[in-house]
Amino acid sequence: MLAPLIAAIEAQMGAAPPAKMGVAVSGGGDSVALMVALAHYCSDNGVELHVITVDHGLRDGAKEEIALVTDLCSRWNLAHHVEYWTGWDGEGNMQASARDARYELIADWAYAHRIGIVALGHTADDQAETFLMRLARGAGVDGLSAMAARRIRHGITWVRPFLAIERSALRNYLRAAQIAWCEDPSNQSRQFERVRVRDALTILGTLGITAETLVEVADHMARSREALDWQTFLAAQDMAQVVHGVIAIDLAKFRLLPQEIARRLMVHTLTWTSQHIYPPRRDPVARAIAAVRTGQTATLNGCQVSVENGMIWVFRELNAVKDMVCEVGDMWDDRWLITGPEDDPDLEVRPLGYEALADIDGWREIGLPRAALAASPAVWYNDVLVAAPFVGFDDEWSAELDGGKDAFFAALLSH
Ligand SMILES: Nc1ncnc2c1ncn2[C@@H]1O[C@H](COP(=O)(O)OP(=O)(O)OP(=O)(O)O)[C@@H](O)[C@H]1O
Repeated sequence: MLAPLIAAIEAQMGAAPPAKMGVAVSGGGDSVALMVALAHYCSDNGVELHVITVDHGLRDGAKEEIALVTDLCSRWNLAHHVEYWTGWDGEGNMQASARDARYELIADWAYAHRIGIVALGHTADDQAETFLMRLARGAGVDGLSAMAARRIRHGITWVRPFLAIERSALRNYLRAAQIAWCEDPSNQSRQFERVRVRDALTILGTLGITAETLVEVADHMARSREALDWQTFLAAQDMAQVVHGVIAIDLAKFRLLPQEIARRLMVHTLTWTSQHIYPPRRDPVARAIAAVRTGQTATLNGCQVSVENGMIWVFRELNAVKDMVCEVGDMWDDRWLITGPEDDPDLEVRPLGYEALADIDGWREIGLPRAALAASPAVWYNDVLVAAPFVGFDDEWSAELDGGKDAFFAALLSH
C-alpha cells in the first residue's frame, strides 16, 4: 500500500531528485503519510529530508501534535524543525492569517537551510472540498481551477504529490502500518465550512458527484485558465505598452476584446500597478471597464484608469501614494528605485504632486496624463524639489522599475 504513495512522489519529483528537500507536517494523517512515504523515497534516492512543523499557538492540542511528529521523526531518523507563529492580532480571518503566516515561516526556514523544494500533503479530497466551497461563492474559472501540483512561491518550489490520492487511502495505509497521527478536533465540528462540505460530498456522491469527478472538473478548469491566460498575454502584447511604469492600452483594440479577456487584462494591469496581493473584486472592475469604454475615468485598487488620446491609461492614484516616503536607494511604492548623484539621508522620495508639476516646463510633451505624472516619484529636500525623473527634471537622476517593464507581460503567464 506504500507503493502507490511512493509512485506518486516519484512522478512528482521526476528523474533528478534534489540533494535536499523539506516536508511540511502538521501531525494530521495526510502529512504524516506524506512524511513516511517521503522518508522511504528519500533514503532510496540519497535525498536529505528535513521536516518542518509550524506551531500557530492557537490550539491546546498543538503541543501533542508536535510531540507526535518529533517522535515519528526520531523513528525515521529525520531532522525535525519547529517554527512558532506569534503574529495573530485578533483581526480578520484567523485561518487565512495562520495559513499565510505558515507559508512564509516555512519559506524563510527553507531558505535559511538552503532547501529549495518543500512538499505539502494536500489530497484529492482537499481539492474537491475547495472546489465546492468556491462554487458556493460563485467563483469563475480561476477559483474553480485545480491546485497546482508544483508551484513557486516565496522563492520556494512547493510540491503536492498526493493531489490525486484520496485521504482514505492515506489513512488506510497508516492504520495498516500502525503509524499514529493526530485528528484535528476542528475536523469534527460542523461549525467549520470544510466539515459541512465534507458531509455534503457524501450526499452528492449518490448523484455521481464524487471527489474524483470534482477533481476532474477542476483539472479541466485549470487547462481553461491556462488558455485564457495565454490569450490575455497575447492581447497585452498586441495593445499594451509600459511607459514610465504607466500602462497604456489601445482603446479601439480593447473594445474589441471578448469580455473575459478584457476583464483579465484590466485585473492584471491594476494588480501589477498597485502591487496588491489580492486582485480587485469583479464588480468594481466591471464598472471601471464600462467607464473607460465610454471615455470616463475610474479609481480602484489604489489606481486611476482614464482615457486620453485613444488610449486607456492605468497608473497609481495620487491619493494612494501621497503619504509614501522613503530614502533615496530604497524601493518607493514597492516598485521604484530612484538613484542619482547624491544619497544624502535628508533627501526623500515622495510623489511629485500637481503643484510642483505645474512649475515644470514641457511636461505635456511627455505624453502621459497629468494625474499619472503627479503620482510619479520625485526627490525632495524638505519642500524643495530636487529631481523628478519622469518629467526630465534634473537628468542626473533616474527611476528604475523593479523587474523592468517586461515583468508586466511575464507576470501574465506566471500561474
Ligand atoms: N501546522 C502546520 N505545520 C506544517 N505544515 C502544515 C501545517 N498545517 C498544514 N500544513 C501543511 O499544509 C498541508 C495542507 O494543510 P491544510 O489543508 O490544513 O491547509 P490549509 O490551511 O487548508 O491551506 P491550503 O489553502 O494550503 O489548503 C498539510 O498537508 C501540510 O503539509
